[in-house]
Amino acid sequence: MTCEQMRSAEALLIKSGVSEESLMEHAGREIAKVVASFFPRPGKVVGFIGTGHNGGDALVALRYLRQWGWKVAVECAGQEKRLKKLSVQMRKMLGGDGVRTLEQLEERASGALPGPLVLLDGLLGVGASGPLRGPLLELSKKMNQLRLTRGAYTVAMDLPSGIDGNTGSVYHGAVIADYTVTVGAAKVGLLQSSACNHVGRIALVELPELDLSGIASPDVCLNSAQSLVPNVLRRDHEYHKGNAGTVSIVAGSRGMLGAAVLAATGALRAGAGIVRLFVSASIYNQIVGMLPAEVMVVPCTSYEEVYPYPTDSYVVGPGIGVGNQSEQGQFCEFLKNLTKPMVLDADALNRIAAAGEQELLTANVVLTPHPGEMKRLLPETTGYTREQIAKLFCALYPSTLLYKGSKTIITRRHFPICVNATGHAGMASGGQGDVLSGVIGACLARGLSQFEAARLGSWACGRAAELAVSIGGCSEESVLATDVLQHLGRAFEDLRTGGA
Ligand SMILES: NC(=O)C1=CN([C@@H]2O[C@H](COP(=O)(O)OP(=O)(O)OC[C@H]3O[C@@H](n4cnc5c(N)ncnc54)[C@H](O)[C@@H]3O)[C@@H](O)[C@H]2O)[C@@H](O)CC1
Ligand SMILES: [K+]
Repeated sequence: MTCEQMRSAEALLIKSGVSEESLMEHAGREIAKVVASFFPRPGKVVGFIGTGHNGGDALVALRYLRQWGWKVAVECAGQEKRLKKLSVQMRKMLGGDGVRTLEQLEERASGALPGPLVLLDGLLGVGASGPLRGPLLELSKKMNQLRLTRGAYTVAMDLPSGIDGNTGSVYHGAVIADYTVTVGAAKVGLLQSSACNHVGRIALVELPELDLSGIASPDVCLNSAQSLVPNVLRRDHEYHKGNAGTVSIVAGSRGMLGAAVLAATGALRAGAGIVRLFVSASIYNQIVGMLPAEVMVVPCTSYEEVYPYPTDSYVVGPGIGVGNQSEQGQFCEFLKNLTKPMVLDADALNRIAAAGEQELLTANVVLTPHPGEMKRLLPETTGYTREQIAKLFCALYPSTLLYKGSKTIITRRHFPICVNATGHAGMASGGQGDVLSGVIGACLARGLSQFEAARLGSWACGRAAELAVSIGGCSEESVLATDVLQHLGRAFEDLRTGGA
């Protein structure tokens, strides 16, 4: 959605009798809840306030956060009386008592204040035009500086100030947000790869009664928690492991046993009824002791031995190695005979690319390449954006594409480009893709379509990585694929209970 579309939709809502004040109160309160969910331990929060209603959202959020135990401070771009009327009202409701600048807050505190330092970017929202000017530019620079030098986390209201909400262009001095809490619907500029380094994790706050039906469906959308809820409904009481489905995993080789272990555990942790792992007989003795007891392991000397086992989905590729020409040929023959939904990852993609067998990328397949693997499958894309590469891929092949990156894209032919909301830079480590493959395999096994399984897997793994940091004692540096596995349960629960 564009900024203009959002302004028109909001104007219609207000015309229908909903007050602007109640909208702002709702937006600010829900934003505060998102902040509290990302930072469960209250700390210090500073609102950076521009003259428009974007600042109003931040002022409301500050009021709620203070109620929940946060110490709050305000930095206004100019005199407070120059704020829009509704924002002046919200400033008054926040009150003067106990609200200072960050410096005053820290001067008065005896000893260091506990908890995180969070900055709310309420400088500019959908009313922004052009590059940041005057005091807003100075405040934006101050926020970015605090982020760098004080370990502060920045949460953008609606969009990061200095980012064009329609194009994703980044103006000089734009706010670098760790989280962007967007109101009503994700503005299209937030979903462009150009804005990626400024937008961070995107969370959506819906506005009840906002009617977006008249707006043409976008060709890019957010893989949001709200859109995934139908995929994580509670199980029937009579559920049995046949409903949960069987996942068959072909993974691992000498020196890459861990990939198979992570994929199999990912499938288990995402709810598979049965997980069967097929490995080369030569590594069977080594891998058996590394696997959870719930995984059934089948030692094989040829791919044909996989066929007789009944299954609902396949995960093929983690840690199998690229192999020589003859192995690649046998491997591609094997794939040709698989009829169930499947995830192809890692060396499965490299083998297909090496053998030039891209026609194996059928509608049955979810493929999960990172940019390097994608380049091997689709070499002629130098200078293309990620969105262009994804579109070109879908024009050529009918598979569901999960294109890994700091903003993972999920798409397929005739579907929008769906940009995943969750995750962080700590996921740039070995093993994360293996877990993801297993999780998607489990989602396929219980009957989700390829597109929905890829969306759910991507969201859940990203959220689990966030939880590993926010409640699991990890940092971006220390988070491992194993930590993601440990937090998958809470990630699914978050979806079901309306988490960010
Ligand atoms: N309108 C509504 O019903 C709702 C609005 N909400 C919030 O209000 C925001 C929109 O509020 P506004 O329309 O007041 O717009 P902004 O808060 O984006 O502020 C726009 C004002 O900032 C100044 N400005 C624009 N570009 C600038 C630049 N490059 N450098 C310096 N100053 C600049 C101009 O004076 C302009 O009037 C949304 O993004 C959202 O955060 C939410 O509270 C939900 C409800
Ligand atoms: K903002």
